[in-house]
Amino acid sequence: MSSDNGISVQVYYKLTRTALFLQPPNNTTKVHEANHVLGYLQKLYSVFERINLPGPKPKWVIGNLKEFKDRNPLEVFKEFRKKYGKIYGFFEGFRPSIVVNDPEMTKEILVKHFDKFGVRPVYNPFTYYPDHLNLFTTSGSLWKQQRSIVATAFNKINMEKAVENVKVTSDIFLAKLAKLVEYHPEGFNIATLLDGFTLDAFALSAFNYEVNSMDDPDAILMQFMTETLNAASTENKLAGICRVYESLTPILKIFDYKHRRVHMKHVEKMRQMVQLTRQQKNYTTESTDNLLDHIITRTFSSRDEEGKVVRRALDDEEIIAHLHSLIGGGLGTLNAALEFVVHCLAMNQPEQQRAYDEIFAQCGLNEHPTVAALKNMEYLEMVMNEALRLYPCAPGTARMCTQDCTINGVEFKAGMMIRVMAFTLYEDEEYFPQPKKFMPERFNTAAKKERHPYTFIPFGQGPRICVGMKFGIYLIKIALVKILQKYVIVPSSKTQDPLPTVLRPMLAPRHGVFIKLVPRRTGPPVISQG
Ligand code: HEM
Repeated sequence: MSSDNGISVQVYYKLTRTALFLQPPNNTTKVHEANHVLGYLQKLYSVFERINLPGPKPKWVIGNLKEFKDRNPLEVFKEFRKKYGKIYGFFEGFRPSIVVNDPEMTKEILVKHFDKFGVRPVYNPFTYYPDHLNLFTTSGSLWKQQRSIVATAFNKINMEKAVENVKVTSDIFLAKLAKLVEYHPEGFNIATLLDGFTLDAFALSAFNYEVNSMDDPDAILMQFMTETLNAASTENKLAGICRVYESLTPILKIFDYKHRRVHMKHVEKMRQMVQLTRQQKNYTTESTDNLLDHIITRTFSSRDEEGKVVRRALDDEEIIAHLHSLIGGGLGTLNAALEFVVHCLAMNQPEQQRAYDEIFAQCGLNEHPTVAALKNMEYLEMVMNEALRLYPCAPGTARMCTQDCTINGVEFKAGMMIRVMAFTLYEDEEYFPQPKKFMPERFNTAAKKERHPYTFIPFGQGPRICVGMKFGIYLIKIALVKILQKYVIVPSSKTQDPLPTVLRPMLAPRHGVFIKLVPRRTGPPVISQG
């Protein structure tokens, strides 16, 4: 992992510690140590000049952090894109990062050269047991084994049953919605209810985990979601410092006590759930339906203490780690995506009418959708994609470079972080003309064929693409079907457009989603043109 520019992962990690006086000098004299550090810093901060990449001039130790001070990071990246082009370099403290705003290079990084870019950097520095086993952040053979178990479980899941299981949660959701409409006919913030619905529906259909956060806002999983998103938010200054100066994490973690406490409670709750499921279910006679069943019963090859290859199932702690990472993947993404779609539908009535026509054709005004019906709702998916283009809940993804290489003329050095800034492509006239306009037609088959496939990657791409994508899309569609079967979504006097957003680090509505719901009159829908 070394590089001739002296910026291997270990080197700049050590450098961070030395420069922050966290590592006492060993045998060297102080003068020698100081010269050594100065030499490193000089080399480090001139790396982009040496490899001929444009970018903002960094300051020693802080890099380009000043440019981000009190700013929305996405706005800064947009400005950088305009100034420095599609591929440029900048510094996050001591860490050199290459930013990619180019579909072809995105493909090279995420897919073709996965062997050199298979590691995802830490996105939330405040981690606790069993976060070290989180699919999101593991790498190498551990990640490969985990990914295979989870991906297989997703493929084997009885989707019909999972979708059917959402019915109970949907009925509670609709009852709550009806009350909100009755008490607030002029409009309300729907975000809290959507947070609760996505959480409850996801946990119940995937793991048979009854959360009931729509009835109990203090449910542990809801508390866990709130605290995790706050801890990972780009507005959390302590987390921000730790992301840039990793060596400070053990000290600053002390202040993350609220998140830590809820995290522990959440892990304990999952432990109880796994143990109870094992006790209650006889896997030799009963069918394996949901994700948890498949994860519990899956066997794989592994080495025992004597080094012999044996086939074994996961133990309880490994299962908890899997549930934990899957829950982590769905939290903050599912609800934010759904909330963005609801806002876009409120602001775009003709498109909403067309989505409703499609829903009515597939499952009328009352039926719970089947998997086949959800699959057939192609326009609804186009609407979802267009909402995620305008409000990308995952604005990009990131990888660490683990091996020096040159790709399409750009030199990548081991230890550099690569930030794939997909969202800048979403507002690029070259790929999406009139980018500010809501036009689901951009995602019909013909239009998609004309674009580079890596111009729109809301779920990432390559071997580390979102493992819950299909499941997530179904859940979002079900929620939209339920709302549109009963109501027309319109803006309320409090609706703000564009919707103010916040990065946690996924993009989410900052103050919720204010809308008004008008009950639909029963009867056939107005058939829209076009
Ligand atoms: C609309 C909802 C969702 C969005 C927009 C979304 C987006 C993403 C993105 C952008 C990534 C990173 C991909 C990459 O780096 O190339 C990712 C990874 C991941 N997502 Fe999702 N996600 C969603 C829902 C879910 C759900 C429901 C689950 C769990 C059931 C989930 C579990 C995961 C996991 C475990 C990873 C890490 C995969 C790996 O590194 O192997 N996501 N997701």
